[in-house]
Amino acid sequence: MSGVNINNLQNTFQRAMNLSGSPGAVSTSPTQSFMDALPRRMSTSKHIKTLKPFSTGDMKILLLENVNETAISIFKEQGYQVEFYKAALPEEELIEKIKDVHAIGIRSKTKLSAKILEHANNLVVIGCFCIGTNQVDLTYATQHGIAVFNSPFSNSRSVAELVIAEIISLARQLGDRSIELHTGTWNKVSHKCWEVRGKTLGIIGYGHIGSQLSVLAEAMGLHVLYYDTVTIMALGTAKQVPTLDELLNKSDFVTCHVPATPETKNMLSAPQFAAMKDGAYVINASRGTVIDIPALVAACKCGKIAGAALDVYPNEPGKNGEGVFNNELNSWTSEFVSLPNIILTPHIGGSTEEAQSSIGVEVATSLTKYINEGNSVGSVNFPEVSLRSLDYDQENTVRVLYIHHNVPGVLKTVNNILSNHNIEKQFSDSNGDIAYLMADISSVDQSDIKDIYTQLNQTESKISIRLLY
Ligand SMILES: NC(=O)C1=CN([C@@H]2O[C@H](COP(=O)(O)OP(=O)(O)OC[C@H]3O[C@@H](n4cnc5c(N)ncnc54)[C@H](O)[C@@H]3O)[C@@H](O)[C@H]2O)C=CC1
Ligand SMILES: O=C(O)C(=O)COP(=O)(O)O
Repeated sequence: MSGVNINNLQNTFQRAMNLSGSPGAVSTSPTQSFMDALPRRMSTSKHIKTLKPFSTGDMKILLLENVNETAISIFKEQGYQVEFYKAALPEEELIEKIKDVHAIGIRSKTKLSAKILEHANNLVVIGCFCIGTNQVDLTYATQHGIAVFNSPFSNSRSVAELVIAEIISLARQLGDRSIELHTGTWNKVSHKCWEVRGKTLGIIGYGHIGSQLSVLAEAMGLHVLYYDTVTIMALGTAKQVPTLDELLNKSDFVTCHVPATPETKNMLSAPQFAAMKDGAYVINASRGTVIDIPALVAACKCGKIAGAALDVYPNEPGKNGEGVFNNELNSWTSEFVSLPNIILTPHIGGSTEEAQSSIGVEVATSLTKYINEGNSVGSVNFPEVSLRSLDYDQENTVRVLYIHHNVPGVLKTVNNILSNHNIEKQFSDSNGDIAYLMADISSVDQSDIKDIYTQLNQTESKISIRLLY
């Protein structure tokens, strides 16, 4: 065995930008046989030698929730088979559709629970064309060797700008004035309408969105306080406060920018509303679970809270249209909409042309690089592993992608299997219970490939294997 090079972390972050390299792919879930996993058609790509029988044309991608056209064109350029839907699919239909796809692209509505994912026989990768990944059972995906990617900040600016609009709209009761005039009532008032200059904005969660909002808010003359579970450098003259209560006591506007987690569920409920200043405003463009909406309704009804803007809800519909917002599931709706100064938007925080097109490019690029090269840099659940692009023009070279349980002795076992060939380069990294090994081997005959696969498939620690060539 020669040329073994287990790279360290630093020198693996080079990301080959050439997306046109189109390797064939063999993939299996742990229950599939090698032959089951073989795509059937001969390759037509100029990047694949005729002895290489697989084609990117065999890759099937299911795109839901109106994923941006930039993504569709990247996938089509690769020759993948793309099935596209504007809305989320009902559970039964999703279970049917997910059975034979290799990749799926979703946004915030599609729940990829274990119940759904257990039907995904060929799934290699999930693309969340959004920031949040709470809709995916990440534990199940990881344990089954399915990589998950998202777009960590392509829509942050759009959300921050929406919140700025809401701060002013609430302070000036814009929603109510507009509705009144739409229905023929002229109501010119200044009572309890305020400038935002000099007021205090309390940001819960000072991540990508919260910190971007902080900068915009300060530019309008707001003072910014923020609360976060980790210590984060303040931008501008914003100040981190040590407790949520302190933020609530001191803020005129309170806005939530935390992920949906067990800890953030009902983070703002009756005691937190009680702790706020009289006449404060509440904004939530994070996730519907973060605010206890019935408690918010009660706080608005008694005048403690002077107005609220919600973009997200515990039960959101999977498609657009009249009557799809299920009032039975959202029992608070009728009471809430009759209150003054309540702005309700249909989860549009990240819905701008700019955000959607850049998310489309970013996530589609990540998926393509993972499918074609095994590059997992940026994955939310996988160790980040990459090697420089495989030279598909070089005869008899195979890239081995081996996802396995993170237990001792795996490298030795795998390298024993690969040792009859020349290991050109190799990289391995782990993340909790799983690890990912990538190796380029040369001097591999077509007849060796099945043998390598069979041997790797018999290793105890294997979760899933792909051979690219
Ligand atoms: N309305 C919309 O269309 C959109 C909504 N979102 C939601 O906004 C959320 C935040 O997005 P980013 O700012 O990009 O996330 P991020 O991960 O950059 O920041 C989240 C911040 O919340 C903090 N945090 C987590 N748990 C906390 C807790 N219990 N208490 C206090 N702080 C806590 C984290 O330390 C982190 O600093 C996303 O998870 C997503 O659910 C994101 C994009 C669009
Ligand atoms: O990016 C996020 O997490 C969002 O909430 C945006 O979701 P969407 O893509 O609009 O379904």
